[in-house]
Amino acid sequence: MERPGRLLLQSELRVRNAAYDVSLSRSLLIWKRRTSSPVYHPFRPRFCVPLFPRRPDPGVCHSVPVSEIISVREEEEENGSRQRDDGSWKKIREREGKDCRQAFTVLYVERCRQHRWRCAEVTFTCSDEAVCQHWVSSIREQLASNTSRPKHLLVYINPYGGKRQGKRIYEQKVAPLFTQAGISTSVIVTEYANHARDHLKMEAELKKFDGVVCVGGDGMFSEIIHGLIWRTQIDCGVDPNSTEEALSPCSLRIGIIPAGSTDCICFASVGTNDPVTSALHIIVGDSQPLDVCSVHHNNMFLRYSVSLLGYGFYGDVLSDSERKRWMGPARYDFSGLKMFLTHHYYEGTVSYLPAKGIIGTPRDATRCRSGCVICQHNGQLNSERSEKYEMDEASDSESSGEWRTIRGKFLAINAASMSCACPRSPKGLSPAAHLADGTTDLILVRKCSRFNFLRHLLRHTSKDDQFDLTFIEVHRVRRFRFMPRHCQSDSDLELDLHENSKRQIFSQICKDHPACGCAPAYSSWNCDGEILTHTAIDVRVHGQLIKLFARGIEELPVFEDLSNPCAI
Ligand SMILES: CCCCCCCCCCCCC/C=C/[C@@H](O)[C@H](COP(=O)(O)O)NC(=O)CCCCC
Ligand SMILES: Nc1ncnc2c1ncn2[C@@H]1O[C@H](COP(=O)(O)OP(=O)(O)O)[C@@H](O)[C@H]1O
Ligand SMILES: [Ca+2]
Repeated sequence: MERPGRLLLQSELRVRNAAYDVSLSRSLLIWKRRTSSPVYHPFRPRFCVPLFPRRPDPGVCHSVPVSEIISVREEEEENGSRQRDDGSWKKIREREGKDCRQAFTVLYVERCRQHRWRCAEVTFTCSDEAVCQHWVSSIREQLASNTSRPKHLLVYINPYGGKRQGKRIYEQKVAPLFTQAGISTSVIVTEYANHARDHLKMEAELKKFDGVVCVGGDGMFSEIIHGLIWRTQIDCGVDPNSTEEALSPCSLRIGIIPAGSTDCICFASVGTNDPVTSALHIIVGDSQPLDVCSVHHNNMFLRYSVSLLGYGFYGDVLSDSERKRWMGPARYDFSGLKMFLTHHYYEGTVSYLPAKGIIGTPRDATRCRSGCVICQHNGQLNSERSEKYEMDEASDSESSGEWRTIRGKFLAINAASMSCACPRSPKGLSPAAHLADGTTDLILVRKCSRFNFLRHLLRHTSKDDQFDLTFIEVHRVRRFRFMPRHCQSDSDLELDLHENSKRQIFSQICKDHPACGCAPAYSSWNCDGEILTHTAIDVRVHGQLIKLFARGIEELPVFEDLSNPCAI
């Protein structure tokens, strides 16, 4: 908790007819109820008024960081009933000689359960109009001096994401908050898939905006990053398709108003998929860097990914679920169960470049949280590394011996660049993964029995470690490649010719008869909810390439007496 700095303003004001000492500094707004008869304690100095000062009474003393004030508005209060400030009302009351007080209302962020934020308000009244106006203008000045808050936003709404509530969620829950906070918006309701991506790439006048907001799910967010990253590279003279060039980071921040089916990016970066919470993070101007993976096939750019790149189980779930979009978010549960029962495995070779010199491993107990020191440390390391990028790329070559290779049969190959926490799995696919450390966690689930795979899946929803199983391995990597067995070199294939020809025949038959247990040759990649057209891929992590209007998941508050200005 911040300590109050030099006071800008201090007055005695009233809140619901009780007298409060109210003070404003650059960092805090504090209102503290005046106590008429302080409790005397012979062994405590006088400033320790409460006998049990462990927790200040919330009814007596409040403090709000100025950075979390949403807005302030003038009101008038007459005989207890409040009115919005409006000149005509004021004149009438003056003529009639009624008891007329000036009032102003401060709207601010209040934390609720499970990382949710709400917009709370408090109305202060005073009899002196000049004092009241001084308060309003001082608070407005403080808000205006905060340059990280967005003033103009470009908003894209996917009306068909999730339960098709995107438009309603934006209009009813988000737009009124933006208006209160004085944010102007240009809103585009998308008319077709990739509308937002193409508009960002080719048309949007990005200079006019302080950020881009998407209302939808992970697929909609994916459209936004594809448009924005591509546009940034073109503006900076970088070839967006290059496998080797260092990409330029995007300066515009992206806000996500969750209205999709999984909402994993929002959940993993804010801690909840609540539209009001996300809107408030946008208003206060939060900033959270995010890693982005580029995916190439034979030196041809395919897509970017920020959350899950999954082959096998998650690829199959996605392919199957796309045909069931009419079911809404429940399609994933249906296809998830179906693919679990189908139990297909896939053969191939995974090679990866372990992340060197970083802090942290995928089996850590520490979690990526707001102000994460691991992301800061590893982010710094990555930016130093990209400065001497050319040299580094040379040492990344297979001949340097840094690459490791694993051949095998896999039920799933997942790369989680963030925890991938979502309502289905609150701790995520890789609970210790970091939002902005420049790495991705490569999780290999080898062929095992259905029972063992179920044990692994169930651990996504329990406290048990989902990697503590003999058929799972997990590596924190900067780059990896996958080659399905049937794309391997001729000499590799010759070795398996006999087995291969047998499987080709069976895979034809078994496409329609999955219950026979014979696996098809290929799965597909689930890339943040989009199906990739190629299976052999080369994936590279670009540390902190984009920024979100978020601050990472906040730790649950630990009450500290001395750090709370109200307790002093
Ligand atoms: C027997 C109980 C098993 C429960 C295990 C559940 C584990 C779920 C982990 C889900 C990780 C999701 C990572 C994010 C993926 C999204 O990018 C993608 C697209 O989202 P959207 O655009 O919002 O539709 N979602 C999925 O691929 C859904 C996977 C669900 C698998 C059951
Ligand atoms: N107007 C539209 N009509 C059809 N598809 C759209 C439209 N706008 C966006 N999309 C596409 O819808 C897909 C799913 O969107 P998303 O918002 O992620 O919802 P969900 O989480 O339910 O998958 C994305 O691939 C996106 O490209
Ligand atoms: Ca990461």
